[in-house]
Amino acid sequence: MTAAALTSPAAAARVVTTVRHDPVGDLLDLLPATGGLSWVRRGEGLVGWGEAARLEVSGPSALADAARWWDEYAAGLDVADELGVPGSGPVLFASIAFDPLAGTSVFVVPEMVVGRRGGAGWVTALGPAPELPVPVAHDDGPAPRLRYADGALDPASWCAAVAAAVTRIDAGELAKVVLARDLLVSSDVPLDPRRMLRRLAARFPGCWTFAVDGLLGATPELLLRRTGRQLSARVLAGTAPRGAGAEDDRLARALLTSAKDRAEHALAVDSLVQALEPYCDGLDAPAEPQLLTLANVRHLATDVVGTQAARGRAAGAGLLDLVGAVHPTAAVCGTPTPDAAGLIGELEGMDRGRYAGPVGWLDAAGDGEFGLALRCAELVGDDGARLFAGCGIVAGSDPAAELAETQSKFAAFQAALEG
Ligand SMILES: C=C(O[C@H]1C=CC=C(C(=O)O)[C@@H]1O)C(=O)O
Repeated sequence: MTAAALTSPAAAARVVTTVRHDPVGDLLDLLPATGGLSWVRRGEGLVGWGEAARLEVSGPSALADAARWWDEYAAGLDVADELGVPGSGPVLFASIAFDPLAGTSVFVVPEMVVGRRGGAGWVTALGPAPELPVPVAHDDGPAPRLRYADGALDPASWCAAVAAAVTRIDAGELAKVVLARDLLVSSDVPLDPRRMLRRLAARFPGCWTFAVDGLLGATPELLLRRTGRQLSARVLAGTAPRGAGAEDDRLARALLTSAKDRAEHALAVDSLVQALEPYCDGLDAPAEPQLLTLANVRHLATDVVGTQAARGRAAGAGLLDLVGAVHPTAAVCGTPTPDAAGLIGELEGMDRGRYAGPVGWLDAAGDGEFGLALRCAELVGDDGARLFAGCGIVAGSDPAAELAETQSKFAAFQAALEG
């Protein structure tokens, strides 16, 4: 059953105006203390705040319902947009549950959006004459004192779950499953989302720093971008820790030549390609993965590009349809998908919520970007958070090494929390 709760603005507020603003300054510095929305990479992207409209939805038709709701909402707007680029005009921010059937996905139309693309800045707001907001002065103050606690499974139980998954893989039940764990944190002072976002963006400039309805993170993985008929994705799977000096180079070479990591990676690429191909006139996935180097870990990465079909039913698919078709890839679920999803439910012992779900934005023209909500935390009240990290498990996976990988991945958000 689909449960939808939505709010819409009064009809009188339905004028939306985008005006050019150069320079717009640092996007993250514009965010208010709470309720900020973000999709920023290398200083470009979108930030927003205020809620002109909101949809919360779950069930088998959650994404179709959200697409229809956005189309109808956007069609009712009177838009003046002097830029006409992806992300200008009205925008919808979205954070979709890992399992959209069972979990709640959240869609927010902000009252105010500031964007930058190719160096050009703009402001979009409800009403006729948006003004560039004044950057919020920030004084980070002392680092919060944090206490960590195990989430659903303690480390030993999680390692036992990984070992059980390897046994099932060895028995031929499935080829890959992604198992995640959560870590709970509480702070002696209220956590400041803006501080965390600024720190994530500074440490992970090549990642997409996102915030939607209390889910914050910096993800290196682009599930799907749509610009006109051009589609692109960055698939990640296969991870190695960073080391110092020559050891770092050795770890990088070992990752690139690891049969286990390459097999894990290939399953993730195949899952995206197989799901996207029916919607494309052409799709290109290089045979060889690249290395993506982040401050805390290194990944095998493949950039996939395609052109959406110009004719037939596939031509009419919107970005949310495409996101629904490709999610969950084997980067966050496994292969075959139904078996992996079943095993996740059996072994993980937790509700993923919106972790590992699609997160991003779309505009009224149907362009947009969705990442996978990784390296992230869900804020709990004003002084708590739930951090998430997961690993692809394949034949030959070692539970202790996978546990260490989750620790390296947690470190991304921990560095943003700590002083
Ligand atoms: C599921 C996560 O990472 C995925 C993305 C990149 C590399 C992965 C890996 O090597 O296991 C995972 O598939 C996570 O960070 O929580």
